[in-house]
Amino acid sequence: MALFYVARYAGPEAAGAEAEAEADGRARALLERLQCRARERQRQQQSRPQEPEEAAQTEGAASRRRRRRPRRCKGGGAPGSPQAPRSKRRREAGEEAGAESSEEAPREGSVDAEAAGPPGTPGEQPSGEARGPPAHALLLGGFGRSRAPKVQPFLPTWLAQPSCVGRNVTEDLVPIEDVPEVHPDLQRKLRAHGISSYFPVQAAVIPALLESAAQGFLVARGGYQPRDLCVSAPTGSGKTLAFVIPVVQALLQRAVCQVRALVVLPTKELAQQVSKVFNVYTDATPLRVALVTGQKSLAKEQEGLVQKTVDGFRCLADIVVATPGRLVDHVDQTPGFSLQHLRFLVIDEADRMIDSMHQSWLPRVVAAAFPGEGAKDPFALLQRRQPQVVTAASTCCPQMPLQKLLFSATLTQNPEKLQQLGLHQPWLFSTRPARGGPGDADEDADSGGKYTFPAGLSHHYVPCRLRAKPLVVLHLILHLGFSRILCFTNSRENSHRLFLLVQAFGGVTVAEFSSRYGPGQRKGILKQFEQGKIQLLISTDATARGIDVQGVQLVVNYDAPQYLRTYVHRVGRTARAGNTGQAFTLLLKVQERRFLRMLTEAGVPELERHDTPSELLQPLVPQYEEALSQLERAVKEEWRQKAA
Ligand SMILES: Nc1ncnc2c1ncn2[C@@H]1O[C@H](COP(=O)(O)OP(=O)(O)OP(=O)(O)O)[C@@H](O)[C@H]1O
Repeated sequence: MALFYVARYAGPEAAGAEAEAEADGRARALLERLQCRARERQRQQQSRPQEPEEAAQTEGAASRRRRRRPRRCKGGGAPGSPQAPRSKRRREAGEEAGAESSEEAPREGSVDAEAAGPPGTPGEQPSGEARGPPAHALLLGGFGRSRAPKVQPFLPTWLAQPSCVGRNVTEDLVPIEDVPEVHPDLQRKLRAHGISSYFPVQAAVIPALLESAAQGFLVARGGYQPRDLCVSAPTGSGKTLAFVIPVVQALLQRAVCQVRALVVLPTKELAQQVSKVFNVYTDATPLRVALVTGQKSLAKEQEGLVQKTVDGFRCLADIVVATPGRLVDHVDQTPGFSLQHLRFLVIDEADRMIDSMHQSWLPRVVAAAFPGEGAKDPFALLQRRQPQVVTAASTCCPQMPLQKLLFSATLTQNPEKLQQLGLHQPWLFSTRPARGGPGDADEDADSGGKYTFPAGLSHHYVPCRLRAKPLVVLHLILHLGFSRILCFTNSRENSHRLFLLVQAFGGVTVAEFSSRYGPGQRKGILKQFEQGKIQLLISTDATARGIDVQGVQLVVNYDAPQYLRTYVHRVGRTARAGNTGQAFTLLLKVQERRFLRMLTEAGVPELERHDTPSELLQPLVPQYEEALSQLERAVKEEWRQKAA
């Protein structure tokens, strides 16, 4: 029963419309099942006269139940209480289930009436009779059809009031020379790669990180551990360089090669991309970068990480870029692979990495970084301890901290999720403005939405029927005439079929990207797309996050994304680094309302409707029908080969 509404912050992700609809549907199904069962039982009892013995047994069981059950309400009459007549209890069972959905109107005799009922003796009133509230009773109401109030997140101050970062990468630029903390060699490298100014997120994060690493590999003066950093900035806003530059600079002063920076990313392709950036900025320095993703055999990767010597092992990598699964393999199986000198743990695409926490890769990494803490000699010269309260004793020995750095375009605001990372005095940099403080009344109104999008990105949607989707995509591609287009579907099967169809239609150089292909093939496909040899890449969400291909002008969502975060990352493959780009989403009639609401909540500034009248599609139809029959033949042939 919904006498009390327990407000619990389930996180911004859970507040989505899909969660609402799902919960509603589940509650309805449950209610129907309960009502059906109750009717069935009633029918059985009516048709079967009770034997006196059986009746006594039932009564005995009922009285036992009564004795066991704690008395909930003085005077009885509470819904579901043993004192209430049996038929009434059955009715209430259904009502309670209905009330779970909290947005349903109370039915007759439901919680409103029960709550208003007089605290009289049980069974005083016939079950079907309506009871009016006595004049002295306090009537608890407001459980009508009104929606449950939106639970406002109660955020810790560091989440509610972040350090603000400019969101426009074309306007809030900071010239390289205005950040003198960056090493001159690195400044030269930046210029050599065409970078003359820092993007806002870089201008904010680089100095902060360099300052926290100013004491070398030991903790800052006074024994204070550096704060962990969380960075939330739009796609394509240069988050990679925001950690690459300070990490490389901090490690430049190292004397002995040890794994001091570990970057963890969700996919092989992303890890490869980030290791490339590290290679650029560590080039001509003694620092070594190792890529650990499972693309090579374990033994081959081990050769790049450690070398056996006469007196043990020698580390061969200062910076390790890894996917979580393979990283754990090396922690477990590579002799001599040590994280005891780890200074920086970078978690890129942090919200996605939090989702993969069930693999418990983080506790394994932390355990490897702080081995045998309890058994350590308290007077050892250099200590490694997890952050703790600063005392005179804890500051007497130099400490080597482990600083966590989180980056994402859709960093979660859910403190429960972030808690899993064990952050130490976290410091958030965000393009979302600070809120009025914990419990701010109008969360989305002042910030414009959940996420920020690149300024140069324009959003469109195309209403269409299911059958017409491929034709509409072909029309868009041919009509808009862009030379680099990324098209997303929701499954690899859809990607494959659309690829075969577009290929059969002709006129476009097309490729597909999904788990149908091995890592080597996928790498080749991305390279061709980057080189402009492929005009249209049809992909699953494997390329939705982080992938940085220059010059993508158009993103098409052939299948509408189910989640807001997916949309943010997919469309973020265009309009990167201050460029412009367009995103088109094909929507079926049934998807329109929910999708538009989702984007409004997301803070999409303007969403343009783009109609494709049949006169525009008509000229493509003969060629399209020919392509369809070719697709049919190709699919049959594939089935035949699979069956053979
Ligand atoms: N200061 C800069 N000036 C010009 N270009 C830059 C600058 N910083 C980064 N870039 C370029 O911007 C592009 C996007 O950068 P990056 O991949 O780091 O974005 P991101 O914020 O990590 O995006 P995502 O959230 O999608 O992963 C890259 O091609 C990068 O080379």
